[in-house]
Amino acid sequence: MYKIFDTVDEVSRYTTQRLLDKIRTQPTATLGLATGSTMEPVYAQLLASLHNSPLNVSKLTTFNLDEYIGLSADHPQSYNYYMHQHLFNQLDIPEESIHLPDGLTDNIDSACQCYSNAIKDKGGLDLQLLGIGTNGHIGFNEPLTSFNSRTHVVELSEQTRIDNSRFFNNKAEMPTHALTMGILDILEAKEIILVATGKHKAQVMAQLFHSSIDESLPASALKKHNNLTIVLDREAATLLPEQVCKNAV
Ligand SMILES: O=P(O)(O)OC[C@H]1O[C@](O)(CO)[C@@H](O)[C@@H]1O
Repeated sequence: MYKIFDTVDEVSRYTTQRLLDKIRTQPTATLGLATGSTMEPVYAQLLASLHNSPLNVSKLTTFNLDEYIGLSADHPQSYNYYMHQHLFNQLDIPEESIHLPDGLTDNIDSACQCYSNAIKDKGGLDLQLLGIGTNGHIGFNEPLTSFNSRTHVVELSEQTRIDNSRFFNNKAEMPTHALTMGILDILEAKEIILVATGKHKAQVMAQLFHSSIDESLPASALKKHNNLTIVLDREAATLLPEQVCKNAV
């Protein structure tokens, strides 16, 4: 299902509403969370809504999608730091219920296995929030990642390094590798919300719409899912067929 809104603000309000509905109806839910600039207004809106109408979030569990290898949790560009800055520092979720891959682990294989197993032990993800890379990555699952993948190490693609180097002083400072939840971990979520905003996402959203289910476009795996909502602003939806846009308001 597509939901298309005029502005980023409306996208964030809708996405927040979905998150609040989940928390309200299932206070012990396990949430899969994403980072990136797309999620910043979503988390800001979520905090504002919870400030105005508090809900008990203390029984939630969260798993983040990914983390750069080599960055410590207190590195300003680590996703651990991002999540605490944009969300967790202002939410009453116990630290032990918050999970992110550890970018400094010295036993990567076992850390990856433990991460996917920890998600399974919680009964799977009740709701997974996703952004999308301009190359179609979800989490950091780059093109040609197996759709059967569990949490694993990835070498970041040239496109992702170009896209995300804006967060670093220069491209050389940006890590070359990351840990990411696998595509199968994501697909096992009971509900998935993919959010994309801005003109720079229009091309990949059109590709996703027209693509068959193919590992060259990681996000196309989502077409196998039976509870997927794609939430876009007008700019990200520019290249979609008019009929899709008409039906998505
Ligand atoms: O929202 P952005 O910054 O465009 O990033 C898109 C996606 O790619 C990532 O950078 C990698 O997972 C995510 O943080 C994000 O969901």
